[in-house]
Amino acid sequence: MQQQRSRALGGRPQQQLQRVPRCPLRSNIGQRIKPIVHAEHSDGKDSESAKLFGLIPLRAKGQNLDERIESGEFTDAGSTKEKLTRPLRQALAKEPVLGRPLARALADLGRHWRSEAAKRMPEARGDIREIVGQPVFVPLYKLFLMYGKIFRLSFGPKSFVIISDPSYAKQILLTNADKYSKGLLSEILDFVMGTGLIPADGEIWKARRRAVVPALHRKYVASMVGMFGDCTLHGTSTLDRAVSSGASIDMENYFSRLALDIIGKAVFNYDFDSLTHDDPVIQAVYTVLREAEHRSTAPLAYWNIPGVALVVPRQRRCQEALRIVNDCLDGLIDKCKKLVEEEDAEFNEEFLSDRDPSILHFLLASGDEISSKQLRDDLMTMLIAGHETTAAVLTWTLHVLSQHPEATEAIRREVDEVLGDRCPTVEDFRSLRFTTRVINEAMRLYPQPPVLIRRALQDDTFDQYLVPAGSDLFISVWNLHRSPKLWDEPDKFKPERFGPLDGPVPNEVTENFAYLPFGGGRRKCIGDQFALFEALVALAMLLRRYDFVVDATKPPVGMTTGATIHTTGGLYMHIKRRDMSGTAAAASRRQEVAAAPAYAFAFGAAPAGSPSSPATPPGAAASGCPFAAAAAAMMQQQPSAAAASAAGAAGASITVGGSTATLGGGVSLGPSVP
Ligand code: HEM
Repeated sequence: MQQQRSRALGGRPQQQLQRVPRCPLRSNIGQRIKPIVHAEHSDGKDSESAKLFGLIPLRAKGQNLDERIESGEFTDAGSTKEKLTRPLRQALAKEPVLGRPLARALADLGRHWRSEAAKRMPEARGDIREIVGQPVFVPLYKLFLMYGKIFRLSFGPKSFVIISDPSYAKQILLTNADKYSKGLLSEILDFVMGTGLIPADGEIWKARRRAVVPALHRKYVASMVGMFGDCTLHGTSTLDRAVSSGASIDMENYFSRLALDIIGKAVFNYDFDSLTHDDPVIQAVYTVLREAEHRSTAPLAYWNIPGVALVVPRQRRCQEALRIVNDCLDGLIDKCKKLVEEEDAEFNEEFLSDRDPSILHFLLASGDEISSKQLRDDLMTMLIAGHETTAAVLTWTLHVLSQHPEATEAIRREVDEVLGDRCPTVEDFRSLRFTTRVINEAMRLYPQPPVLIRRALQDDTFDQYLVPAGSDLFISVWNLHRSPKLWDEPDKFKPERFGPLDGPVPNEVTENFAYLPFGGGRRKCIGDQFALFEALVALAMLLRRYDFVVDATKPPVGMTTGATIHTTGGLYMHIKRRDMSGTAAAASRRQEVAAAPAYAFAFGAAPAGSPSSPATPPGAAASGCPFAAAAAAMMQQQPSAAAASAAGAAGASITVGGSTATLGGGVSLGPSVP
């Protein structure tokens, strides 16, 4: 696996850990978390995680953490009794007649105590207020370095089991998956997702998964790729305005809106068009999303107290937002039902309606017998699951790339060669291998969500540790993805770590559950392909057209979390049109753009110059992709003679930005997402 690979490449720096006596969660309220563990590479340089988490560099003592955990040192149990009785045992052993047998009995008892202690899970105790207000995965990482791959985190009577080991994660997600439910997550998300796929368990989950998964079949995903390109182009009007004004824009906000526009069309054929305007439905969606995040991080479920929904303004706003979103969904369900009744199309496994290729239409046309409430829960689940996650992936990928210009250039070379100015199709996925690896690596560094939540329905054991039924478990994907035991230089951006580009796209299977970008086992994300294509299309098309330059006047980008990892204050970037005068694409484009096939805005291809198909959602931009030029004979670093002479002949100076100006009305991004 990756670890072995890295060893072959010269071995990972050994990370050694030293404990300082006091658990940070025991420190006084209001104090900043104190450094609890030292993490230092053997080459003497502090790891990036040490810097990231503010750990203080101390000299490592070289103890083996696993041995220390096994000794019961952290659990303060069992072995203490053995230690206390040791002097007595030694004294008894000196007396041959009665003393020795007694000493032997005491030694047996001591062994028993020690083995019982070894079975007791390491436990961190603290005050829950200590971790409120910071992304929860940050203290969990510190505790992981101190307590190891499994430990219990207790706050008064409440406790959670924190899992940071691939084989344990596999056990929970795959081998013993039927012993676990979504637990806390279902409770938190009930108000918005009801019994939608993410929070549902048991028979409801089985039935809904069986009904929804077929809707995301290959033909559907392939048809969506065209829409991803259209939406990305539609959004370039906003970026062009930022180019002209010179003002920086918050790319986190931008990606959030792009992903909302895409998921609205994909799931229920609704055009939010949030990239170019704001309306009450968009605001309502964000109010609901923020509430879900608020509830997932709040220490007290105060909203369950009767009457709170009427009294607390935040909760009143949430109720109102839910009403708006539900009304909108009910309207879309009714409209789609009518369409299905009118249609005379034969439904088969790969059913894809020309007029409405959305998941909602598939579910209704497939004759899936469900209540409107369940349908709404499913739609809402996919809206939320497919929106915030993809937006966060794009945000953090761009953030990482802003620190790695060489990777940005490598992506551009690949995109220039594979796509030129063309919008990507599903077939291009196989060729955009480096770009895909960059996204894979960004998802390792910034997993969305960083923690998976489960509740044990039955007792389960992890090596010697018993996790009793009823326990709440957090699988820390962040810890898995940044574990120094599993990854070479875990905090470094190294897209090459996943092996040769012609190898498989890394996932939980290829990395044996050390890498869980989309979860694993039977509850694995159903939108993984969809989401990867979406991120790939947006990244490829935007990086080809624009330079993104960090706005140095803004504070450094920090992390905060709800369901996904957000930035603390946005990802502000100055946008410039990329200078493509030296690329072969610029040369070929002039010759080929006129003859290029255009993309219908909504779904699938349309003949060049034709209006959008009837399926075009309201408000969608008319006509097709203005960049749809055939892939040119392009070169990577070394231009071919033919391409070079073509570039010279054509003047090689067409910039993509000039063309994008024809798209959309150039409306501003609107107010920040609340
Ligand atoms: C980059 C984007 C995405 C990421 C990182 C992501 C990640 C995940 C993860 C980690 C899970 C597993 C959760 C768990 O085990 O508790 C999951 C589940 C799920 N995802 Fe995604 N997802 C993404 C995009 C999407 C999209 C686009 C859709 C819908 C079109 C979607 C729909 C779902 C659903 C319905 C589930 C629940 C599956 C079940 O429990 O049976 N996701 N996702």
